[in-house]
Amino acid sequence: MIEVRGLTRRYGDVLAVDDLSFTVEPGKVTGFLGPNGAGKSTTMRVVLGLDRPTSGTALVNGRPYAAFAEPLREVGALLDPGAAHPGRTGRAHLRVAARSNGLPRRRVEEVIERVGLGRAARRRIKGYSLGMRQRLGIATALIGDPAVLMFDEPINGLDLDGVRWIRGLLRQLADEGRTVLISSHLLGEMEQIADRLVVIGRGRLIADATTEQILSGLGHVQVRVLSPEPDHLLARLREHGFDAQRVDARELRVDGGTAEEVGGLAHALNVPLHHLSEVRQSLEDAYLELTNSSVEYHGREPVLTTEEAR
Ligand SMILES: Nc1ncnc2c1ncn2[C@@H]1O[C@H](COP(=O)(O)OP(=O)(O)OP(=O)(O)O)[C@@H](O)[C@H]1O
Repeated sequence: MIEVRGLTRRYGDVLAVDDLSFTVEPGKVTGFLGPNGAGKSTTMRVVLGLDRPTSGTALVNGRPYAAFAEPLREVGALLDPGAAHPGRTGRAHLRVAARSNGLPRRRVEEVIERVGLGRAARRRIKGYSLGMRQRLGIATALIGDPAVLMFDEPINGLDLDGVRWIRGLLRQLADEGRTVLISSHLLGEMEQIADRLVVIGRGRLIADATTEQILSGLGHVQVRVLSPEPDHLLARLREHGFDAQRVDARELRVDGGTAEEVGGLAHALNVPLHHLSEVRQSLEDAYLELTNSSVEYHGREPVLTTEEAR
């Protein structure tokens, strides 16, 4: 389990993380979602003891990271896949990690097998593709068989096969009862992988709930209407309290109503319609709107909280 409580990290004038609290539970894949610069990496670095909080705490299995004598047995992390020594082979890199954490050598072969590094383990890391580097980084994270895993943008730059592979692996790791936290700035990626989402913007919590709850709460329905008399219809819709906008010569978009209501009004007014449908705002657009306007949430309760989600 990972528990972040009232975490704040300031760099000079930049408030990278602002009074952030959330819990990552075992047995699930939790997506840590937010646009670039939202504070995800900073939060992960603090959890891993690589950065110090200005205030607040971050605990792994109830203890600060610094309290672990052999941390790779407690928490495995992929932060920067480029961090491995380029002149070493993948296997040598894993042997160093195993030795420095008092782990048996057989773990090296087990994780090479698990991440499908195969024959590439014999090659020098400088010749690795990004996908291979990601696999090696994940193998390093898994070497101590830790109960907690944190991967920063693990999907970045992977091809479709790589994405499918990561998705399957994360699911297995969660099914084994591990705590799995993965960060991303793309909702579309997380939608298919994460059971829960912790969404942040400008260092603050925006939402913390199941992926399903967040997706169903995002993106509102609009009514699309085409009519040869758009101005007349627009004026009447507004008179009846609908939030209607003209989109082009014949098209209107209406918020705050159903197709049935808009169609009924047009019929009562005798305004001809050439098209009538309900369209949902794209989730990615809704997510961007939510996170970009997150400054508006300062000082307020997050949209969804863990309590509501339960
Ligand atoms: N060492 C540092 N010194 C100064 N500012 C920093 C430092 N690290 C992060 N920041 C700033 O803190 C804010 C949060 O950055 P962070 O990297 O945590 O965001 P992120 O959500 O991980 O973004 P990305 O998806 O781009 O990695 C940004 O404004 C960033 O410029």
